[in-house]
Amino acid sequence: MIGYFSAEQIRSAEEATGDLLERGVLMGRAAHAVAEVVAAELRSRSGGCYGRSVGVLTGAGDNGGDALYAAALLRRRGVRVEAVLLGGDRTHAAGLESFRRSGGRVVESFSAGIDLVIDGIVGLSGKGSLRPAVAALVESLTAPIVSVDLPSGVDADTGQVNVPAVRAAVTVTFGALRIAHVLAAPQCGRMVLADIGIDAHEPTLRQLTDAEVAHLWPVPGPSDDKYSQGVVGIVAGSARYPGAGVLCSGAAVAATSGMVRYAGTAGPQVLSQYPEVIATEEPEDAGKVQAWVIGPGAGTEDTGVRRLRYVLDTDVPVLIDADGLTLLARHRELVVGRSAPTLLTPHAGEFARITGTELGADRVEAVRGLAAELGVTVLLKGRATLIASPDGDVLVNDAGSSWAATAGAGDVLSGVAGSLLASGIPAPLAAAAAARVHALAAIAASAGSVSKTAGGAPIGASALVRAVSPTLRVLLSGKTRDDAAPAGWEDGRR
Ligand SMILES: NC(=O)C1=CN([C@@H]2O[C@H](COP(=O)(O)OP(=O)(O)OC[C@H]3O[C@@H](n4cnc5c(N)ncnc54)[C@H](OP(=O)(O)O)[C@@H]3O)[C@@H](O)[C@H]2O)[C@@H](O)CC1
Ligand SMILES: [K+]
Repeated sequence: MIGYFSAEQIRSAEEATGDLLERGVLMGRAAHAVAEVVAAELRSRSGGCYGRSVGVLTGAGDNGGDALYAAALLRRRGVRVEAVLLGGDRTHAAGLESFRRSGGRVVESFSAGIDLVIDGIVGLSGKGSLRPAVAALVESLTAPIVSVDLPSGVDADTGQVNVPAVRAAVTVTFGALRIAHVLAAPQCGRMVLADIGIDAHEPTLRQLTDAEVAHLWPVPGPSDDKYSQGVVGIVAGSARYPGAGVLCSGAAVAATSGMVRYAGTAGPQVLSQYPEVIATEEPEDAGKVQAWVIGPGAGTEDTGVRRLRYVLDTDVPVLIDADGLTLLARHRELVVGRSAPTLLTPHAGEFARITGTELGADRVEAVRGLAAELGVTVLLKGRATLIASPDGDVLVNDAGSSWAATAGAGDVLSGVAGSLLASGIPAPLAAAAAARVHALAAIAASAGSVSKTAGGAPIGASALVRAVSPTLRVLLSGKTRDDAAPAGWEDGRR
């Protein structure tokens, strides 16, 4: 598990070190880490440190102190350093003294030809948009930026990017990752986590590692057959939108070795692509399933409500997506008090439809609130996908690319997650594992190869379905008996 912590949790962890904090040891360690990263960046970008020039932007807090101490350390390597003190006479006094003593210059604006900028404007205590003069300066920067702790202008706890915010090439943080590092990952650039001797526990957000996803992914054992691995029923697609049924069913076929049943009017189209699917028109006639997926392209007419009511009346896990969520927004009572898990997979618009209010800056609180209110698991789609359990636990997955922002990609996610639900994996873990594989498949499909990590060209959702199996092949090749299982999942298994 990778953990992400709130600003308050980080401060408590820092306070727990007592003496170290008082003596400025933590700040010294933080400054060393920043200086190391800046030196490495200068070497890789400009061929060395000596004679290169670095600009430092400081605010009125300790974030600026870190930056000034780091700049003083860089002077010892022959780096020319100059600082613009945006915090005026509230600039970190000891940091500034160290900076001046080292030979650093305080300037009104940076000289031409700066190789790199250190962003020490605000860190953990930054709130709201950058003040206008600071914002104008940030907008004018062209050199690569190394941010101290957080890119200034990004909220530590919500990841909200208050435009204009710093867009960092690298962000160096200390002790533990902050929530913003995953919710605003593109703004942070490459992340460096430096150990400064603090210990944070019980993160606010957790992300499954690839090894953990591999560990929980179902693979057939010697005594398994098509039924024992879970049968998923897909109620998706319609005469008007047959493609949603095809994509969702195809993804479910690719994700596990269990069986896929299809119920709806797009049966012929589904079967023409995936003859292994068993198709009927109505879920009542589909036969036994261990989980239902309902909604993608399924329509919002009365038949849709009847089908939704039917699947929610069963005692198996149900994933509701797309049109199913539109219907649910009108009939929220249908999910309350179910004996089996329910998983909702809205995007921001569908989320607003269900709650009746626009999604605000605090996505974590919003998704947690809806999960608790309805007693369901909620997966909120986005570049960083959030998954909240009814008990308040929140998992996250940073997609690492935006190639999956394409029509039909949501149908693919539903199919993958549904097949994991059918295999007996608890809803939050099924959702998180599906989101991870979906994201990796998007990168692989875009790059044209699972062995490449950087994306290449735009993709359609059909390419995403085709990439599921090759992605799993790579992911599962690293699967060993020793991979750590995510806490609690073994117990929850059917
Ligand atoms: N504690 C430790 O041991 C360690 C802490 N460490 C470091 O300390 C950092 C936290 O330091 P911090 O708490 O002093 O606050 P920080 O983030 O520098 O900014 C506060 C100032 O910014 C201002 N300001 C706020 N919003 C603004 C805006 N939008 N636009 C412009 N200005 C804005 C606000 O001004 P005010 O509102 O008061 O006018 C306030 O004065 C942390 O991120 C890490 O780098 C490391 O050394 C490791 C050890
Ligand atoms: K910063």
